[in-house]
Amino acid sequence: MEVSGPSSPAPPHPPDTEASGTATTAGGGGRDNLEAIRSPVVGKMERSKRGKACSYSSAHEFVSAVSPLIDLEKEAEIATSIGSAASKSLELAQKRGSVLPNLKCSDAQTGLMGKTLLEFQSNKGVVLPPHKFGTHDVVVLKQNNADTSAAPLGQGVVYRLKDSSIVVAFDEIPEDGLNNPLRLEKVANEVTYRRMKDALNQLAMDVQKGPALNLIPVLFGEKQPTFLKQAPQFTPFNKNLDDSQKAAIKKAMTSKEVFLLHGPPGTGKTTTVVEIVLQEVKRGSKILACAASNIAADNIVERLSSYKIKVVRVGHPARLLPQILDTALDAQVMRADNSSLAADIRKEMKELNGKLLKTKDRNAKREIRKELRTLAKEEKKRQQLAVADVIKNADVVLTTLTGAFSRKLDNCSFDLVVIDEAAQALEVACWIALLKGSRCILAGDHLQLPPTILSEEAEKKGLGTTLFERLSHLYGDKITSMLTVQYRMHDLIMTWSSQELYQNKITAHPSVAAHTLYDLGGVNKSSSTEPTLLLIDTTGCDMEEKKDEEESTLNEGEAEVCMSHAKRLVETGVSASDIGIITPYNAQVVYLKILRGNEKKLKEVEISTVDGFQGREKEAIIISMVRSNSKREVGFLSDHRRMNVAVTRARRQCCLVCDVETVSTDGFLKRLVEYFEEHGEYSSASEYNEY
Ligand SMILES: Nc1ncnc2c1ncn2[C@@H]1O[C@H](COP(=O)(O)OP(=O)(O)OP(=O)(O)O)[C@@H](O)[C@H]1O
Repeated sequence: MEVSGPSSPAPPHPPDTEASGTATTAGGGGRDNLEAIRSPVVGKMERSKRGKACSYSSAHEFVSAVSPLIDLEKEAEIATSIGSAASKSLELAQKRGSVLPNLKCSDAQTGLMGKTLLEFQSNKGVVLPPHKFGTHDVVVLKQNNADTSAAPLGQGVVYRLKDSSIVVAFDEIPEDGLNNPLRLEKVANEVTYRRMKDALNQLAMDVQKGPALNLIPVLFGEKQPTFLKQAPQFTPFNKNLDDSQKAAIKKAMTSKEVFLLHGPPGTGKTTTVVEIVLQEVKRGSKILACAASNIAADNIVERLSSYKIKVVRVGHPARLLPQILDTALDAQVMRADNSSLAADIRKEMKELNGKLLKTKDRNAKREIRKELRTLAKEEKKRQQLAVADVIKNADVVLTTLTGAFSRKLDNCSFDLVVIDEAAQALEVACWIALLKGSRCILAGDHLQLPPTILSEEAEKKGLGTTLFERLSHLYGDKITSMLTVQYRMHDLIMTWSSQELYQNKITAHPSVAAHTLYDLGGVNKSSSTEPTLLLIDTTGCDMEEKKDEEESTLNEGEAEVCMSHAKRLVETGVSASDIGIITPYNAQVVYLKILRGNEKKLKEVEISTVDGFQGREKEAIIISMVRSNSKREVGFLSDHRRMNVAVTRARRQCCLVCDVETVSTDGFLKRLVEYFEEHGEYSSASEYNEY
């Protein structure tokens, strides 16, 4: 297979977390979204110990331990959706944000390979009421006055979200009722759970057969991983790769069953994954490449698109980025020969149906029906052949982990399964893909945030332990390579994370090691833009935390200080879209967004939970830590991974806003604050009271 293309890495992917533009919270719903966007109300357990705690000695032991935990998790998700007994009252569901009431259908279009895109706006005002809908959520459409048990007019997938409108992609256009007031309800995505259960059943049966026959015992420690005696030589497509990336690629290509690519923040994990895929295609491997989220799968598709390899993206078109739709399975199937034959057959069937309506003669009717049945069978066969041809001819099939369970991939096997974001995916979700291959490469960082688990009980019993973490404890360096050069952060921002979590092994690439905010075009050097690290202490400033209705914590005074610093940055020339304000608490996100609404200049400042910002970066990051109380409680701030993600989102400046006295009761946070004090600028929040 010949692979060719440019040698420099593609630019990173455009953000999608904030693209939803929801009026209130940062996260979307549904397991699919949860894999990428977490709610911070979970994760109380000391996660770094989980990998050790959860070891399984066989596939059977894993299946019997995890199967009931999937049920618990499903129940927990259903409990948060409209269909549950707990939220039968519409009023409560609205309060929780899982219903958007009183909408009008403002636009209807066809697109996305035959889907109908309906746009809804509020009948009551220009902005949608507060809600927790996210792009890719599964929703149902109902008459506004229908009761909760009423049958929906249709079911679809959220395609686009703005403050003022929501666009939903439906397979079939609802026949009538669109002129009346309507409401949308978010529903639990039960399909995902069914797919995970199916994967477990298959894993239990597959021990004796299937493409993963030799892989399974290695992943459960029953057989040792093996390697090629001689490392293959390769010429990189990407001429900029650093030594740690090249070493990782070599080790990956030497592995015969499993390899872990450990990519700390900004170290080019996806860049390395893309090079591994290209080298493996060149070697003749057929690859299934998956990620926990749609956006990460699309990111790989985009980066592969400039090389001459055959890529097909399997997934619902409403969940794919517009720029990669051309690689979508549905789009490629539509262009296939068998598809045009199927279309001819459908045309013929339409004509026959017309004849059937007009014919009175019973014998003639019988004949037409017989012919229609034959044609229907042929049409289905042609469609299936078209799908099978596209998949058979592809070098790389890309999908999300749960998407790997698509019927369209039934009976397909692959030489290699690559899973990006593996440390953010449930192990059981990984198995959906792994069962289709004989070898696997997992890329991730178990020192950043793991997948969200809604059920506390399932979390305690180990559902959140990722395969990446488990294998990392099982085999360690034997199967792992860590990337050690980072391309995002100023050296001072990186060093805290490297010391605390990566045994001081990370170095900053010279292109970023000393970069500052005032190096950016149009930015002036000032007391706001000069420091790389900035600690704003709210101690003694009368900025106590409080709880909102949903028991999430917020700190209004601290939020004002954050906005005030953002404003100073913008006034010194920093572009608002280069600034991110992140916080562990949902209620603080909501409050910060309200404040942003009052400041035109700050409209483009991105505000999100830390969890929702994983995988993203900004030139300047402001972290609002929120906790400030006389009991000195820090809650889940002390999760090392959450603070690791928070700090390492910043490229040129990281500003920590907190009550130093409260957070210093935790040893880890105390060291963080001391690091900022020692290497950065310290100011009191009282200096920011102009807001
Ligand atoms: N060898 C390299 N030389 C120059 N730039 C690089 C190199 N490797 C990666 N980069 C750049 O570093 C940035 C991060 O790369 P990439 O998106 O692959 O990292 P990642 O580890 O997947 O990121 P994240 O921390 O979000 O998981 C990108 O802008 C990429 O172009």
